[in-house]
Amino acid sequence: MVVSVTSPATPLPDAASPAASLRAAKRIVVKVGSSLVVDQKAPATVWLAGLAADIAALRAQGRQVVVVSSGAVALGRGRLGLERNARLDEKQAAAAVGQSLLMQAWEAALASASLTPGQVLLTRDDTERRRRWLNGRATLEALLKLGVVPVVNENDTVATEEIRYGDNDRLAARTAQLVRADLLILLSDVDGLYTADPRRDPGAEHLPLIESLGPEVLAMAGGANADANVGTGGMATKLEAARIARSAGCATLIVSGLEARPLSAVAAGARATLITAPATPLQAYKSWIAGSLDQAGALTVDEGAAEALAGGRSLLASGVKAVEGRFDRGDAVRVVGTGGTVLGVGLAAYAADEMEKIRGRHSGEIEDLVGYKGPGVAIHRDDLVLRG
Ligand SMILES: Nc1ncnc2c1ncn2[C@@H]1O[C@H](COP(=O)(O)OP(=O)(O)O)[C@@H](O)[C@H]1O
Ligand SMILES: N[C@@H](CCC(=O)OP(=O)(O)O)C(=O)O
Repeated sequence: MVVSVTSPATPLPDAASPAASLRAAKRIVVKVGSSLVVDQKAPATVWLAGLAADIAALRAQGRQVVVVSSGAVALGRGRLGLERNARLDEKQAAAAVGQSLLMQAWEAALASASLTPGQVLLTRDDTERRRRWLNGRATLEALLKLGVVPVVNENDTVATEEIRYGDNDRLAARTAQLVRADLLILLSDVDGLYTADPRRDPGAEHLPLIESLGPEVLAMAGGANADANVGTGGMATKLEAARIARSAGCATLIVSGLEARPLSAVAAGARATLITAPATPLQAYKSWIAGSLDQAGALTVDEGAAEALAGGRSLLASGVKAVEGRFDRGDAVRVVGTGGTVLGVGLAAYAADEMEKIRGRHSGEIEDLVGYKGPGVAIHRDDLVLRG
């Protein structure tokens, strides 16, 4: 059964099945919940090693993988002997203890597949404030370039958003948005979305393909989740995660994590639910930049730079003639031609005071002028949207 409720998207024909979407993906975020990572208060080492082998297989095919892993609270609670219904601050303390146990488990699992993990702790602010967002993105890009498998969790010491609800699904979606992943895989204890909660309704039908997330689809999970235990995410948070990912041009796969090699199983045709995205991550990102209403300043560029931009290049500091306004790294700024015409909007790679220092100068001089080795361009071409 295919659900396509409002304005059907047109997925690439090759991306219309779970296995094909996995084959087509270049950058994948895999979210693993506590119930899979932790078994009887200890890390599920054998299962983690199986998943690590799957990740290694994807990477051998040239795909990049970011893991979002829960389990810190559950592991820490086990070590500290805390009850399941511990106070919020006690859960945060448990996360502080459990996070290092969690990373030890990932270190061992990934090492068995000759891979190296890198711990990344994020909060919602980190993915919403542009400057922190740019910093987070740069770190994750650097980790991926270095061949590391980033293992992301919420920074539970300073944020409680996910542990309050006991779910990392939205964090996984925001991570997918941050790294511009084209596929978000949510490993669950169920092999996808059904027309109703299959635990309660034996007649519930499995949905392999969702092409739009209208209220009819959300209601399938919402209703079932309403009478589920308070504090569990259920399918509602998975669909909320899929909505966030979708708006960032990232498709979502809801997959059973109960298999020993869950990603190999999907590649081999195991049942799962694919929620398609109507655009690519770069298209979605660019329309988000184009929609930035709060442009904090402007860069006036010379004619050579205007031509280079029209040819799809990044804006070099040497082509910037004037800097206007007060903006930070990552803020949206207007790009203006010598005649005063607005050529487009982009995210500044340097703050206004740095931009003032580097304007008109060669790229090789930038590091000395600002005092650190930064992006080296005024606006990167991926962060730039031209008008017209
Ligand atoms: N429409 C639905 N289709 C599938 N599962 C559903 C649906 N509605 C509620 N659920 C419940 O959601 C559960 C999965 O959510 P959750 O327990 O949060 O998973 P995880 O621990 O994998 O994050 C399923 O086991 C199922 O009982
Ligand atoms: N940051 C928390 C995640 C909260 C949580 O339990 O998430 P999940 O297992 O995805 O429902 C942890 O590591 O325990």
